[in-house]
Amino acid sequence: MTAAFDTLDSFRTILAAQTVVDSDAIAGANQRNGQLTKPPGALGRLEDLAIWYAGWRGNPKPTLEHPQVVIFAGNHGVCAQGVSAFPAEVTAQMVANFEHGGAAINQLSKTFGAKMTVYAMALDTPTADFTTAPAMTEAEVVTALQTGWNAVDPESDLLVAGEMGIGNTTAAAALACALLGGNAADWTGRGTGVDDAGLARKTEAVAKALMLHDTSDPLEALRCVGGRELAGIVGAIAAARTHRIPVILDGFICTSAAAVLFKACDGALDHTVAGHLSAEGAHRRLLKELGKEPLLNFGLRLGEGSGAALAIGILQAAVACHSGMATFAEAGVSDG
Ligand SMILES: O=C(O)c1ccc[n+]([C@@H]2O[C@H](COP(=O)([O-])O)[C@@H](O)[C@H]2O)c1
Ligand SMILES: Cc1cc2nc[nH]c2cc1C
Repeated sequence: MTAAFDTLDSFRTILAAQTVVDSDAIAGANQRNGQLTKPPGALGRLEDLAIWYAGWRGNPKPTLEHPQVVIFAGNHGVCAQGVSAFPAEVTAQMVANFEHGGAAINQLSKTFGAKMTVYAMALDTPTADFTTAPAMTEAEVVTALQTGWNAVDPESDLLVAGEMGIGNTTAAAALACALLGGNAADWTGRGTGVDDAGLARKTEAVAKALMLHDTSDPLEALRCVGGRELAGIVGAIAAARTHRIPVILDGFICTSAAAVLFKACDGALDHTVAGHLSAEGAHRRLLKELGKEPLLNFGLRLGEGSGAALAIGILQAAVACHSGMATFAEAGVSDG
């Protein structure tokens, strides 16, 4: 669906008019859950997940058959500061790998029956180095938000928004720090595996960015210290909300992007769950700030939507049990 905004202000207007959860579907799903052939609460968090999913789909007995994975890729001017263990050309090389089916996310998408699409976002034009200038102009960040918005298939019934971008853990750390406070060291980690000197350069770059830019407005923070792929994720999560498509969040970079919406509008992440806890140090703190309990903790720190894609299976299982199980009456089982 074509994005109905062309400025940050018109995007703010859309966010303010966000779709709300269907309370009738929640009530119906709760009632059904209480009748299924199991002791009350015996499916634990799977029950909460299924009821949450039913509420956002607007259906007390939903199906989950069309998951979608979208990967946004961007390059970062801040790489000039020596903040990554890998060279910037890896971003484009990995996009080619995604397109040829060779990355982890291709295998995970296939495993869970998800349609996967990749968006290379102006890879030959990295964002500006945000230690000296805003990462993006308003036109650039709006274009990236629109790409994210338009990437969401209204016919899908679950969204995973992943990213690829050498240097983007520095952008994500700066964004998290701008949105949620604390100091640069609280949010800066080793990303793809920088050594101690690299970590010091990263922390310095984040601290410098926060001194330079006015990041008091969340979307301005995204423009000044974010990146195109982070903005793509913001646009996609917002679009999913309008189509009643639940979202599984991925790791540190995805969650940092999601935090823009969290700060921009009350309840803007209510249609999302945290797929996993990344091994990137500050992810735990970030999820805590957003009030999200991760579904999995597998030590992943890959990005590209991988942790969220792995959690598709959990949600599929939750919905299958909720909508497929017999009730006590249907199965002729005596209830307690
Ligand atoms: O998802 C995560 O939590 C995560 C943690 C560390 C690294 N990554 C991935 O690694 C890349 C960024 O790392 P870096 O060191 O270049 O900033 C980027 O492509 C991310 O997808 C992803
Ligand atoms: C090889 C490689 C693959 C990735 N996938 C997501 N981020 C990545 C970073 C690197 C370096």
